[in-house]
Parts: sequence; structure tokens; C-alpha cells
Amino acid sequence: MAKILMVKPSCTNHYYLTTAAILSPPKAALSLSKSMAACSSFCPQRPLQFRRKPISSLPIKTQFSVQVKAFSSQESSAPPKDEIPARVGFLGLGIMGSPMAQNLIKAGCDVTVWNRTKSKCDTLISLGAKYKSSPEEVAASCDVTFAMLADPKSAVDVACGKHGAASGMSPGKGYVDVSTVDGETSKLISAHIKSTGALFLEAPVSGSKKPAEDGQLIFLTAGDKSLYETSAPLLDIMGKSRFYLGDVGNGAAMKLVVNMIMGSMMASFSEGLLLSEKVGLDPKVLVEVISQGAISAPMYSVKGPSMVQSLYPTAFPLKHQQKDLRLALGLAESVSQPTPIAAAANELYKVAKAHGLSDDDFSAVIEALKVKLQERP
Ligand SMILES: NC(=O)C1=CN([C@@H]2O[C@H](COP(=O)(O)OP(=O)(O)OC[C@H]3O[C@@H](n4cnc5c(N)ncnc54)[C@H](OP(=O)(O)O)[C@@H]3O)[C@@H](O)[C@H]2O)C=CC1
Ligand SMILES: O=CCCC(=O)O
Repeated sequence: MAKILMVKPSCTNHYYLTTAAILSPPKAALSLSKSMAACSSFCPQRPLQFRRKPISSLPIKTQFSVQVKAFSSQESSAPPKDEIPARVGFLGLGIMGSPMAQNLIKAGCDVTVWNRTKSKCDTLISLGAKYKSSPEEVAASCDVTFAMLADPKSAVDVACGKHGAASGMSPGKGYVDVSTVDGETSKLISAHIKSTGALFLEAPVSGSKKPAEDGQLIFLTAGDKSLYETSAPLLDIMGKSRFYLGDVGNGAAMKLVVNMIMGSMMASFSEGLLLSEKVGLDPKVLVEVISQGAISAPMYSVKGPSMVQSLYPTAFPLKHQQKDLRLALGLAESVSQPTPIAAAANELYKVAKAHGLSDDDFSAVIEALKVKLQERP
């Protein structure tokens, strides 16, 4: 049995690990120090803080699959314990919202959930969540409420519509919108929330289904700094790092730029896979070659093998990737920035949507390149 010395308790369920004394076994020590080295090499300038779940909560065999988190250099110091939101609301329990809310519950937070399709609340309720029948009621009963919704329209409806979250907001409360929307939408929601005296933070995430399950998301936040600070312990349960980017709109813009790049990368990768096959190469070997070179990206290694088999298990729905490209193109147009590659990629995702692939993973965009021209609508 290995022993780890944890110091600087931050809340009842999590610890910041600033010093680790590993007595045995050596393999576990090696694994931990490798993870720490990986974090150091990722960003040598940043003051490192390491965190892992309490040992007692992990099954023995996973005790040393260490969950090390390297926090952004832009993080602030932990808020006093009495300022950490005690009652947490979560609106929107889709692919991302459900595991994020589950991680809050597993960490011991008092979580209240709502989802348009009520049945998606069942798993959360069985894990200990409370349920309210409208966003308004969730917001009224919680200190901070998170929202993880599909798109700008649903984000606005849930925050500002009839029985929306804004109706339950008041001074002392906070609303954290983690959906991917455009800056204008985020500013509209912010204005509604802030008109009640509550605070607003936009905090879209980088990272997909698996990072959401593993608490390894990257938060791109902007808005009220004090809400950023008080909700930081909650963000750290769900994520591995967080960036505070200033005024509302900057988090949304950062997220859209990242996803614009990702959408183009996937479209280009799809072309490469199909071209390699057409000229007689094994696309599986192409995936391996890419993984060893300068253009290596986890996305290619994770998605490539299933794309080669024409399988697209949904982690990031294709319809959301097309939405993000559409919003990114709008952002680019607003500042007259040419983005011809993203525009071409967007057309490909539109074709894929027209062929019924909206709810498949975004890697299904490759199917749009298999469609014969005369079959296109
Ligand atoms: N999946 C991913 O990898 C990532 C997704 N994102 C972003 O996160 C957000 C959520 O994504 P994801 O969880 O994958 O999406 P899902 O499609 O799985 O979930 C969407 C959620 O929005 C709700 N919703 C949709 N329309 C409405 C509406 N009109 N009123 C109320 N609720 C509505 C859905 O409710 P219902 O269950 O009733 O349909 C569901 O809870 C999106 O903005 C996406 O771009 C960000 C990072 C990664
Ligand atoms: O918005 C989706 C992002 C997916 C990812 O970052 O892997």
C-alpha cells in the first residue's frame, strides 16, 4: 500500500497536493512522478499544483492511475470556505452536462438538477441529486447554477424564457453558462442575469465526453471575477484547468476559435484518410504515422481507428460542430478576418447534416466526402 501525504486541504472532498511522499510501491511512485513531469513539461513557468481524488474513494486498482491536474497560471487563490457555493444547480443533462453534474455529486456537492427531458435526471437523482421542475426553481434554490445547453437558442430560452433561470436569480447568486454559444448570446444572457442583481460567468469548455467524465475539462471563463473565484473549487472538480479571459464574450470567442480549428483539422484528416485508401495505402498505417510526427494530436489517434471502420460513436455531435463553425464564421466576419478553410469545412459539415449525420460524432464528416456529387441535395 502506498502512502501519499496531502497538504493544503481546499474543501471537504478534494485536496491540493503540494507535497507527495510516496513510500511504496515503486511502480506507483514512478507513475505519479511521470505524471508530474508531464505536467511540468507542459507548462514549465506555471506554479504547479497537483490534485487527486481522496484515496479512500478510489478502488484499490485505480489508486495510482493518478488524476493529476495542472492548473492554469491565471488561477486565483482559493476562496474562503464560507464563500464556496454550498447549493449547486445544474441545467442541461446531455452528453456533457450529465457527467459534469455527476462529478459534482460524487465530490459531495449538494446538487439540484433540471433537464427539458426529465428522464435524463433519473441517474443523477439516484446518485443523490435533488430535482426541480423548472430552471427558475433550480436557480431560486441554489447559490450557483450551471447551464450546459445545446446552442444559443436553448441557452437563451433556459436562462431568459418563461420560468427561466433569471426569474429565480437575486443578489448573492451566480449563473455560470458552460454551453458553447457566441459572444452576443452570452452578453444577452449576462444582461438578463445581472439585471436581477446576480453575477454571471461564461465558461465554455474544451474537452469532450471522456474528459467530462474524468473531470479533465478546460474552462474558458469570462465575466464577473468574483463569481470566477468563488466557483473555482467547483470548476476544479469538473476540470483540469481554467482560464479567466476578462469581459463576457472573450470566453465564447476563445471557444469558437478553438473549435473552428478543430473542425478544419477533422475535415482535413478525413480527406487524408480517404486519399490514402484510394492510392492503395492502409489508412490505419496513416493514423500511426501521424501519431508519431509533428502533427500528432490525440483527436487523430482517438477518432482515426473508428473512422477507418466507418464507426462514429457520438462524443461530440456533428450538429454542434457545425453550429460552432457557423458561429466562428460569424465572429470572423464581424472583424473582417478571412477564414476560407473554416468556411470550406463548414460546407462539408452541412452536407453531412443533410445526409442525416447530425447526431453522429463529428468525425462522421468523412461520410460527406464519400457522397457522390450527383447524390448531394
Ligand atoms: N459533446 C462534446 O464533446 C462537447 C460539447 N460542448 C458544447 O456543450 C453543449 C452541450 O453539448 P452536449 O452535451 O454534447 O449536447 P447534447 O445534445 O447531448 O445536450 C444538449 C442539452 O441541451 C438541452 N436542450 C436542447 N434544446 C433545448 C431547449 N430548446 N430547451 C431546453 N433544453 C434544451 C438538451 O435537453 P434534452 O435532453 O431535453 O434534449 C440537453 O440537455 C453544446 O453547446 C456543445 O457545443 C462543448 C464541449 C464538448
Ligand atoms: O466543443 C467540443 C470540443 C470537443 C473537444 O475539445 O474535444
